[in-house]
Amino acid sequence: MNLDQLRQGIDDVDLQIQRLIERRAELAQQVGRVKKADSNDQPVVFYRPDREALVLREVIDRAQGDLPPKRIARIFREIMSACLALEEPTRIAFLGPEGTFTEAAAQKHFGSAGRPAPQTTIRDVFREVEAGSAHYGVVPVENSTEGVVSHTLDCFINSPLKICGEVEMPIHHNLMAAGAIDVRAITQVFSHQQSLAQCRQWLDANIPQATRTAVTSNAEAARMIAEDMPAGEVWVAIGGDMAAARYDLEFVARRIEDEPDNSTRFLVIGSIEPGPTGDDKTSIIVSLENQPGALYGLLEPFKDRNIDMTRLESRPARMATWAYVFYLDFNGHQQDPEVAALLDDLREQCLELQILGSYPRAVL
Ligand SMILES: O=C(O)C(=O)C[C@]1(C(=O)O)C=C[C@@H](O)C=C1
Repeated sequence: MNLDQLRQGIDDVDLQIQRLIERRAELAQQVGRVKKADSNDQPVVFYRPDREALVLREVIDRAQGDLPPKRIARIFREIMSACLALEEPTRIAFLGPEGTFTEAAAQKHFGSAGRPAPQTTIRDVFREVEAGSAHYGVVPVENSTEGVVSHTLDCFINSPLKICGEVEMPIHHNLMAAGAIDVRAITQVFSHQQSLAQCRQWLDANIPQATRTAVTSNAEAARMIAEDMPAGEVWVAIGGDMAAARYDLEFVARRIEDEPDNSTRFLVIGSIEPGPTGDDKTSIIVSLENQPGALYGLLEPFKDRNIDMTRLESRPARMATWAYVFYLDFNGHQQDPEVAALLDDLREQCLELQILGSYPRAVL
């Protein structure tokens, strides 16, 4: 076939794809109407992370041809995002400002049809969702190099919100400047404290002369470079691609993180509790008495029931009675019989047990 014929073939396929997407959108709108009709005057839950995870896993499972399965799944991610927006425009609070990795995580999880609502602090993200001003929130929880974001875990204690999803993001840092610069002339480097830590060795080796200053976010660092740099100074920022694009900065060096597999895990928070999908995680916070064998008693039921713990984090106790507070992630959904039995075992071992949520394992 020649070029014109091949392009005619593409036009024909595009027409079919478009009509099918439009048909899918109509069906989603009908789903939205059924949800409203079935709601018995309760708030209608349009967003269904469990169903979305199943749809995306199905796409990945049946992928064939040369397109990587996750790439097709991302296209479907966008289609579902547009469909959900027809049912209800969804407002998503995230740790801002615009251009942070958290915004990129929110977009990866909800697609681009979600309405972003940047917040100044992690606590503000919780508040915004608790108050109902945003439907869902996205907050960082752990980084593979720097460990846990303890502030996020602390926000869950005393919050009625649940975890309803997780997002895994590979994190690549760039050194960014407001134009072409001489690396030897750099005087200051700005970024979020975690990003400075994740690039420590690179900074030591390449710009040891530059003063490192931690600011509230990578995006704020990028903004300072673009807008606040005084004459005679050469400032640079560390941040992701979104921050560079947002403030129109140039890359001085790319991928400067010390660990090439640097990644961050984010949590999606909201008031809903997704049903089981067959591949879920559960997160809990427990407090233990300060007595010998308490931690062993917490771990034993996991071994007995053969349930994989994926994270165990200890937090300083806030109240005298809470001698130890632990944050745990493990495989399975609280409605799975084995997990329900595990939770019963744990309740006997702990002073308090708070279920933060069961949610589908990240797909993309
Ligand atoms: O199945 C539903 O409940 C829908 O609303 C449809 C749909 C989709 O487009 O597939 C859209 C939004 C939901 O978050 C999940 C799935």
